[in-house]
Order: sequence, then structure tokens, then C-alpha cells
Amino acid sequence: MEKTIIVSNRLPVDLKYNEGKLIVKSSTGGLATGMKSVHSEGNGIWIGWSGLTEEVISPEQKTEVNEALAKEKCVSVPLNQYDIDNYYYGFSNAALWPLFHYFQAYTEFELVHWQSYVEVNQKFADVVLEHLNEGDTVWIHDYQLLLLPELLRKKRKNITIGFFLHIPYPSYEIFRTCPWRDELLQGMLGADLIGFHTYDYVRHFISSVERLKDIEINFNEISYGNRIIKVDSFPMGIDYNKYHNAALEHHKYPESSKSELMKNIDFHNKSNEESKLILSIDRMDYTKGIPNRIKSFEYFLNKYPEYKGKVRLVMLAVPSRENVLQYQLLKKETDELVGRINGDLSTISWTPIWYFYRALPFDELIDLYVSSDVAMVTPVRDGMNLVAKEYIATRTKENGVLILSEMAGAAKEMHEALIVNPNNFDQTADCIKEALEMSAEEQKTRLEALQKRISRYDVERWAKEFLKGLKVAKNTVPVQIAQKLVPAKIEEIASDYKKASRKLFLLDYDGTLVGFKNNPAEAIPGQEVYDLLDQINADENTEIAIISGRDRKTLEGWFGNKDYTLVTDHGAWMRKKGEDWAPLDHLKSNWKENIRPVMEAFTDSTPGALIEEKEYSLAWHYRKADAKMAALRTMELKHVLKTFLSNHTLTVLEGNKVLEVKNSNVNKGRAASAIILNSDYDFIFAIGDDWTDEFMFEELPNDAHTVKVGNVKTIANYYIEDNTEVHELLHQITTI
Ligand SMILES: O=P(O)(O)OC[C@H]1O[C@H](O[C@H]2O[C@H](CO)[C@@H](O)[C@H](O)[C@H]2O)[C@H](O)[C@@H](O)[C@@H]1O
Ligand SMILES: O=c1ccn([C@@H]2O[C@H](COP(=O)(O)OP(=O)(O)O)[C@@H](O)[C@H]2O)c(=O)[nH]1
Repeated sequence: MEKTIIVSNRLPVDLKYNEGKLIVKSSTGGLATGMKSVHSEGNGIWIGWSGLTEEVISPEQKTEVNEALAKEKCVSVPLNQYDIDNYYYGFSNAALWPLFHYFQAYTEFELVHWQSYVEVNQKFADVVLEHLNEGDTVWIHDYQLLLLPELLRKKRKNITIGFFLHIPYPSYEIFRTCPWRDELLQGMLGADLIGFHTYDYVRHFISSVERLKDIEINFNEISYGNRIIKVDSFPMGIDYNKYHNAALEHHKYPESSKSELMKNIDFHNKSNEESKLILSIDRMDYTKGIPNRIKSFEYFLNKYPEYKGKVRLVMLAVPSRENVLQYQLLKKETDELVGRINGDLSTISWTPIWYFYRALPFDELIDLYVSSDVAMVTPVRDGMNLVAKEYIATRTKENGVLILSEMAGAAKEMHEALIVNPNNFDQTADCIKEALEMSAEEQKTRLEALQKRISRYDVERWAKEFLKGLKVAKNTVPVQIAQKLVPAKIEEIASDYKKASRKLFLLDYDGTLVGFKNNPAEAIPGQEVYDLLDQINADENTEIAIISGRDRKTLEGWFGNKDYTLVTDHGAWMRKKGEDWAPLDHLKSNWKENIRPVMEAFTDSTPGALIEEKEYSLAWHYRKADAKMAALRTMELKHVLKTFLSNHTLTVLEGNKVLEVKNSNVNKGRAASAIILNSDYDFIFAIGDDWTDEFMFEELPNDAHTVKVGNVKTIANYYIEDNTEVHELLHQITTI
């Protein structure tokens, strides 16, 4: 039976030995808590690290551990202390984590960490491969396993692999600083579907792939090798009912079964009629904005002193990655801040901040969520943040206000929260006041909208959507690969030609009828070209259309006296056989004033590059430039141009060693359509060598014969190796 294998660094259970006894606990963290419900329902397994290193368990304990995990449908990847120090604390949490959260100054790029990251990803691959059967789906999670998709793909070409990144994907400018950026991207590209929480992360990822890998991307589809990789946004949800129902249960607690924490909260509530609780829950992580939150709370108390004695910040910070220096420093900073503020402001009956440095059991978490009037979720950067959603799910009495940082992925879906910039203490302080004073009616309206959305897009829906997307991605086959044009097929085409009564040849010029020259002006038609075309054109009922990116003047100079249809500027102008030149559309060209300086700047810094100005387009040629430098500069120019053009009906066309900006509603496809419109050709043959010719192939009827010059990706039916074969091919078709 086919199954889904979930793979993540951490298993949904955390194992510990206490005085020789094995303790099995749920892991904290959004990933573990979120995926748990998906895993428990499926028939698959979850592969990850158990939390115990190889050194601390005896062979007998190892068996006990594996049995305990098997009961939970989990399989462990054996990791030793070296792995944990270098792969987990090292590369994952001292390089990738700060880098992807824009904490560049905290980022440590150590070769030994990287080597261990590679080794451990291989260890994960080995365990997955042991459990993988034909037809299985593998869903890999998060930044600790960026290399795993490719490692699996190398061994099993046909399996379905999904990858989801739970943390932000940074802008290219940040990502490029990583010395192993190419390897990381290569690793991710082993997947069929790559998911992120938000479209911003999707955008950044695509931009990195475009700039570093120079591969073709069409909207959110990456064509890589002979596969299509889809990239999409899937905002993760929570197990809404679990939190909602637990909150309903909470309201039914008898006095006697209340936790110590709950008794303290009750005491606080009774101490002052107007007393309010503000909640803060996160792992102790510098991305969560804990010091900023404390400082803005202090700022609030000083700006609005009437709240002193009435409002408390309850802060739960869960210990996390304590071996990493920056986490230790953060703990110290937090302890000191809380100590100073409590020391400065406390009274006999009031402590402004209640601070817990530990993980709480689920029931006590619910106590906190349910008892808090306001939740402050103000990370400085966060992939999603599930605490924000959990708080909303527990507000069964339709009251409570969420203050949410705009830097959390969750802010993209939770507009009804009070959205703040966590670095703006004044704004945050005002938001705290607004939250505390918000009318019951407004609280209800905002909560209802939030609850509706969070309950609909819960974790189950998230997983379903991802798995559905994965299926679609797997079934998206790359555009058909053209077949080599063999002699038998040429004969078939020739026979069609012979039988037909109205025939059309659509011929690209550069790279097809003539070979490529370093200087475009030198690619003039030789006598051989004229003879061949004249011979074809002389055939009864046969027409020739030269369909080129060249400008009108040039083509007119070469073929003006011929009885052919001429299309220039990629389709901006056409001279139909026996007619005058006419534009295909009414086009503007004043945009050139803005684009020319950009191209000039790139020309200046790329020796050998040149600008060709045409009536309705600007082309940047780099065929004479150094290939390596040109590749880099082209990529940059393409990005700059695309950014400039996003609001215009302009497009950047990538031809053979040329980037061309032109009106997007002009292309060879539209020109080809205009030629065949209202005509009754029963034989159409089209041939071209570059990207711009694809539009022409696309627009032609299915029974047209389409040939690409060069064995590259194309939607043409056939290909020939290179342009030296073109003349002979045309000759054969028309004379056999
Ligand atoms: O495993 P740890 O090193 O102890 O860290 C806990 C988890 O933290 C991260 O969570 C992220 O995933 C959440 C769910 O998608 C998201 O809401 C949050 O914004 C992220 O920070 C990390 O991505 C996980 O791999 C860790 O297990
Ligand atoms: O004592 C605690 C505190 C928090 N959490 C859970 O930890 C997760 C934190 O996820 P979030 O997305 O907010 O951040 P992450 O820690 O994954 O970066 C949430 O599901 C919390 O309910 C927990 O299990 N025990």
C-alpha cells in the first residue's frame, strides 16, 4: 500500500531517560505540534531524530527506544553528539536559521558545520531509502534538510517528493552570502513541489533560483532537467478544534482541579477589578522579539502610567537551542531586562512581568490562552507563528485582542489583529492601550472574522492542500520533448508537401536561414540562401514568409524586391505578399527613453556588449562579450528590466545571446496567426532556432510541421542539430 513518509529533523515525540526509565513526551515547536494530527491519521511513518544521541543509550535502550517509536509510527535517524553539535547547533541553527531570519551578523559559516550538514542529510536519506517503496510520497520539512530532496531524487528518479520550508525564505541579497548557496538550491530542486508559508517567501526563492541557476521559470513552475518543479504558498494552520475544545473544557474546570498557575491568575484577577493580563508565548529565540516586547511594555507603562498596578505581562519563554551562544546571550538579556523592570516598577501587590522560562504542559498553556485579555505576538521575523492562531482558537467567549507583528508570516492572513512593527515601541504601546480599551463589540467582530478563517484553514486543510498540490506537480510533465527529424519523417513531410494545394513556409532568419555571426550586421544572406528561397517560391501555390526579429530597414534591404511575406521586429511590422508594410498593432515606443539608460549602463560595464535600437524594441546583444561575464550581467540586467517593466505592457525576450525589450502584445505567434488568418493553407512548415520562435510554433495548427534548430527545450514537433542542416532540409522537402 502506498504511504506518505514525513521527514523532519525532530520527531513529534521527544524521548528522555530519567533514572533509567524512558519518558516519551510531545515535542514543542510549531512543526511538531502542527503535523502531529496529520501523521496520526495517515497510514505512513514519520522519520526524524528522537532527541537522544547515540552516545547516551545502550544497545538495549536502543531497542526499547525503537519499539517506543514504532508504537508512535515513528522511525529514528541515529545521530551522535558530533552531528548534533555541527549539523543541528552548527549549520542549521548558527548559519541557516539566522541567515534566513535576516540576522546576518549572527550567521557563522563554518566548513566543519557544513560538512556535517551534508553527512547528516545523507544519514536521513539512508533511513528514508530503507523505508521507501515504489509509489510512496515523501514530505520533507524545513531548513535542517535542504539537501534531502536531491539526495533522494538521485537514487529514486520516480518518487514523489514534497518540501516545505517553515521559516522565512530571505531575499536573494541575503541568501547569496551563503558560501554553499548553490548546493542548497540544488538540494531543494530535487523536490516536485516546494512550499512556503507566504508569497513573499515564494518570490524570494524564485528570484534566487533565477539569479543563481539560470534555469527557465514560468510563473511558479521551474523547468529543471526533464522535470517541472512547482513552487507555491501554503500558509500553515493549527488543529483548531483541539484548541477550541480545550478552551471550552477549561471553562468547566471545578475549582479544586485548578493548576497552581491558574490559581495565581485567579488571584491576579481578583486583586483589582480592572486588572488585565497580556500574554506572551514563544521559544526563547532572538527572532521572536522578546526584548523588544518587554521594552515596549515598559514604554507603555511609562507612557500611560494609569495602567501601572492594573496590567501584567505574562511571559512564557520555552528554552531552545541553549548550546548556541546567541541564545545564551538572549536569555541573559531577557533575565536582566525582566529583573530591572520588575525591580523598578513592582509594588507590594503588583509585579509588572510574570516570567516563566520553561515549557508548560498543554492544559496550562490553555489556562494561559483562555485567561489573557490580550496576546502580544511580536516577533522581529517569523516564518508563520502558530501561537497567534492558537490564541484566537481559544477565545470561546468572543473576547480578547491579538497584537501581531507585521514580520510574522501569520500577519498575511490575520488582518483583523492589531498589526504592529515590533521595532516601533511608540506604536506598540498605543496598540496595547487600544487593545486594553477595545469595546466588547469590536473585539467580537474582529475575533469572529479571525476565527472563521483560522478554523477553515486548519492544519488538516493545509496538509491536504499541500498533498493535492504535490500530486498535481508530480503529474505536470514538461512540455513534450521534440523528436529528432529522421530521413523517414523528412520523406513524410515532403510527401505532404507534394500532395498539398496551398503551401506556406514560415522561416526564421538569424540562426536558421543564416548562421550566427558575432556582429549581427555580418549575417547577410548569401547567394545560396537567395537561390534556395527563390526555388521554393517558384513552386506552384507555395509562399514564403520570413519572420524575423530584425528591423524593417534591414529585411527590406535584403528581401525588399522579393515576392515573400516579410515580418520584422518580432511581429511589430508585416509586409504581406503583394501588399505594403503595415504595423500589426498600434504601438508606443516612448518607453525607450527610460530603458535605454539602463541598457547603456550595462553595456558600459560589459565589454563587447552592444545595444541595437529598433522601431519598437531595444535589444542588448552580448554575443561578443566574455561568456562567463555575459551570463552574470545578463541575469542582472534581466532582473533590473523585469522590475522596471512590471507595470507596463512590455516584456523582456531572451533570444540567442540577446535580451530584447518590446511590447508584450507583439510576438511571432501573433504574426504567424495574422498570416494564416482567412487563408486555406493545407501545408504549413515552420522552422526557427530561438525562444522567440516558440510563440510561432505555439500558434500554428496541430497539423503544421514545426522544427527547432538545436536540441533544446521546445514545443516544436521535431528538431535538427544545427543551422547547417537547414538548407538541405528545405531542399529535400521541396524536391524529393
Ligand atoms: O526543533 P527546534 O530547534 O527546537 O525548534 C522548534 C521548531 O522551530 C521552528 O518552527 C517554525 O515552524 C512553525 C510552523 O510552521 C512556524 O510557525 C514558525 O514560524 C517557524 O519558526 C522550526 O522551523 C522547526 O523546524 C523547529 O522544529
Ligand atoms: O510550553 C509550550 C509553549 C509553546 N508550545 C507550542 O509551541 C508551538 C510554537 O510554534 P510557533 O509557530 O509559534 O513557533 P516556533 O517555536 O515553531 O518557531 C505552538 O504550537 C505552541 O503551542 C508548547 O508546546 N509548549
